[in-house]
Amino acid sequence: MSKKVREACENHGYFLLTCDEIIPKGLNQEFFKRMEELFYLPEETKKQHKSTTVFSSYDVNPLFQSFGLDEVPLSDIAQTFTNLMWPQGNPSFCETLKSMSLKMVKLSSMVMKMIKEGYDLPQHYNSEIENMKISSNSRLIRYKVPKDKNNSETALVMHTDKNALTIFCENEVQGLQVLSKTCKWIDVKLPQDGFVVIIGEILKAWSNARLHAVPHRVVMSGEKERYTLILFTRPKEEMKIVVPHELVDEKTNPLRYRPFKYGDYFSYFTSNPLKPDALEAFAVLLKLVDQLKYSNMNNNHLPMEGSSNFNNIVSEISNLRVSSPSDQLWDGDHDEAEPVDTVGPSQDEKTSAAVLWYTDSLTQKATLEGHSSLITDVRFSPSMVHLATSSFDKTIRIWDVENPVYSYRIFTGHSAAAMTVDFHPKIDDLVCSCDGYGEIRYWSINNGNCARVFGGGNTQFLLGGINSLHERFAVLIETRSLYIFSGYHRDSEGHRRPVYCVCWDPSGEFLASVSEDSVKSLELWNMRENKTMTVPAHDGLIAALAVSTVNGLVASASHDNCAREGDAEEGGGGVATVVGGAGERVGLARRCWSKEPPAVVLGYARWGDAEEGDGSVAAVVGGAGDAVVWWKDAVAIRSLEGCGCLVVEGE
Ligand SMILES: O=C(O)CCC(=O)C(=O)O
Ligand SMILES: [Fe+2]
Repeated sequence: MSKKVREACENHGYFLLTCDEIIPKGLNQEFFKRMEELFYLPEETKKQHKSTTVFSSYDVNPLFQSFGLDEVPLSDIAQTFTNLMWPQGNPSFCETLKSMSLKMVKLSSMVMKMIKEGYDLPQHYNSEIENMKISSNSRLIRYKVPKDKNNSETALVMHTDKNALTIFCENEVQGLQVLSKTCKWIDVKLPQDGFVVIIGEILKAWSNARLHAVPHRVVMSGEKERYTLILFTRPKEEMKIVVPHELVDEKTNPLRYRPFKYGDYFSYFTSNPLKPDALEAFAVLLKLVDQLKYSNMNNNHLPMEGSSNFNNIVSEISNLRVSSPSDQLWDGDHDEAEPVDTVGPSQDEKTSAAVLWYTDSLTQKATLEGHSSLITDVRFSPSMVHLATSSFDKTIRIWDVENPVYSYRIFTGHSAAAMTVDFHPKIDDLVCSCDGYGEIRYWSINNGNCARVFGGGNTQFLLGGINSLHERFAVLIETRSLYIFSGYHRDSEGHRRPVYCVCWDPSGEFLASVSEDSVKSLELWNMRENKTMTVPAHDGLIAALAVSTVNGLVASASHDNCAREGDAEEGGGGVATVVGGAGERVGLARRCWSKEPPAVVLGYARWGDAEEGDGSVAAVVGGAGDAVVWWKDAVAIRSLEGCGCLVVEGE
């Protein structure tokens, strides 16, 4: 049986379960009757259930409402909650909620043990397995009937669960869909009195990605409301998730997740909406941190003080103030530019800054301060008059290159971290940006507003091999005007990997991309013929790409410490230039091209075009915010310390 559970969790990431011994027949449906009573209470009563902790309040969405409750099985929360909802009392609600939760905890214990047994792991892992599910969050959800009864409606968008193991049941109305490894949506039909068990990202990480955290969503159709009771089991925040060495194999399954604290991952995904692949992005950060530690041992100039605390290290890497969602500066409801930001950050407030440099003297011209979190991208406008920055703080800021003391436009409206920004290649007024949910916004600088919104739930099928189903990260392309999107590669087994970097050739006909598993090769898409080819280029993981507007060459930077240039027109065949030494680190992409030479591309590992157009200058921002500038055949001429993001301007 344990082997079967393991197989199901590895191959599908979920399975169905009935267990009359633990949950007697009829108890689920009994509970859903009580749950209906709860949701039919007046809104003002339900709204009283609020909390400062995430996932622990009454939430109202257009297509569903939900209650989040922490630690129901272990505490008197069920009683306190019942008293709040029904001051006159409702013992049967309270009892069924508590007993259902306890039984679901029991079921998840059983499943976790079976998973451990399925891997034949020694006894001493028992307590670790137990600790991974020691805490819980219960969610009670009511999904509305779709407006148009003849059409189905996605009520809960695709996601993976961020906890260890999820277990839930539904009333008789079906709605759950899981994404198979072959990229098909499958309707999950729960048996009566049955449960569905879903692998969360913590178990995926613990198992070194042997267990599959299956993407899933809820699609509503028909004329009946759907109710679900969900138990998310998870570790305590301080628990360290360490892959058992038995599950690591240097050849077939090398270590993918370095040890991390669950609490660090929890704050990462709640403050950084790189969903649905937060875990993979987090794993990259963990690697980066390790590399920094390693470099620090060998190299004194990195600004590290031997800290082993993850948050400290991340702060140092990205030069950012770690802030909770509530103390950030934007108002996510606005679609408009805010008034000019005349008040700079206070002295003790360490913000993320972009630095404007003179390339000849490598002295700083100005520091662009204002974002309250990590800057993800920076660009010059085509006429070089403006700069745009995007940030994890969800805003886009526009700066005047001549007078960049403060940003004169702050665009708010993204509901997730703004990942990248770009100007229209011909129109200075038009800026577009893309956020962690794949939503693209166009902004007019003159009008100070958001001109158009795309994506964030839309699906567009483009470029053959790229998926049509991945709703939030579908590739969205506006030919000729927009070079921004986030996407996924699909490997031969149909997995998807987040794309680190894409770049276009200046004609807009070729697009090169590298993803998390672009080891040695990059993908080149021929837009006109809708064809893709894999171009071998490196000996290691490719970290970044950039295109030169001057000569049309695409440059790639890799962990093999080389940057190379290939000719897009010829299918990337010939490597024109090889620059050594760059590209040791990978991180969040940051890039900036100035229109005229000297053009510079930035990132943790990026290579750029050329002073005087001869293809010989690259600048690389180190993981700790240092920039190393490579000049003429990779001679490092200067290290620029302490910049969170860097912009080089031609003089
Ligand atoms: O209600 C459901 O069927 C699924 C809910 C879910 O996936 C979640 O809340 O994470
Ligand atoms: Fe879920």
